[in-house]
Amino acid sequence: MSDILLGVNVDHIATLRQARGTSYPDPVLAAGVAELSGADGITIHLREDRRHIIDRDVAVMSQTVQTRLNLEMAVTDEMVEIACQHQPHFVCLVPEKREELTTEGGLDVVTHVEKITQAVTKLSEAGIQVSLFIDPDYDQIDASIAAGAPFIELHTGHYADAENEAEQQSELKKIAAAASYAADKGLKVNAGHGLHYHNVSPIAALPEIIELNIGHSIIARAVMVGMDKAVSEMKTLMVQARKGCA
Ligand SMILES: CC(=O)[C@@H](O)[C@H](O)COP(=O)(O)O
Ligand SMILES: NCC(=O)COP(=O)(O)O
Repeated sequence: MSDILLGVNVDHIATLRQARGTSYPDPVLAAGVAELSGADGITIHLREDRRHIIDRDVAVMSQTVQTRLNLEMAVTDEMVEIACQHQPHFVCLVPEKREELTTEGGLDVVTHVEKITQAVTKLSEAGIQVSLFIDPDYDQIDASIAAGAPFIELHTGHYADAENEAEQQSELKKIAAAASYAADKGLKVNAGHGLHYHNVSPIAALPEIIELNIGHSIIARAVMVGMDKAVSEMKTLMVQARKGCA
């Protein structure tokens, strides 16, 4: 069975920095510590409103990240140009609304397949591997294939936000079925959003999942125990789950 990879999202290091407009804490430094602590990749979300990650962070991390840099961004000409300029290893196209507190759902690839295909084509031609952040939905998976994306990232937010065990199990079954359906069709499958130390194991145990992108819960734990411990504990949980030890 293949290893499960951890992409650490350092957006909320930048949230703390932007709260006061200081130069610290620096997400660049946090990314380095995360990589030294077992992260297999670094994820940053350059939002249109720059509420946390800013253009400087993308420029610097495109030079300093030693594993793989995954740039999350909306499907806009501005963001496509920024990605082509800085050449991250991956781009993950995500839906974005200025008024949202955090990402609320997956990209509607079915409705916007032409626009998304254009972005996937331009990014791929620039040598960037593209992932589409989608809900665990067969139509969205088929549309992602039509758009030419080699990767998808299944949105685990509804699983994470489930109000009871029955709802969480239902959402887990949707994710498991979607991961299997997508992998059978040749897509590479990642997952993320809202995962934490008490809900990550069932997702990490899904054999088709290549990488989990996790941010908020790791940064929140890092505030208490340090970035190195927060990252290594999450990675250990994921590896144990994948091996069936959880
Ligand atoms: C797409 C996704 O689920 C996250 O990676 C995204 O970064 C969430 O947005 P915030 O980091 O602004 O909460
Ligand atoms: N794409 C998911 C991600 O990068 C991190 O999401 P979260 O763990 O901060 O909810």
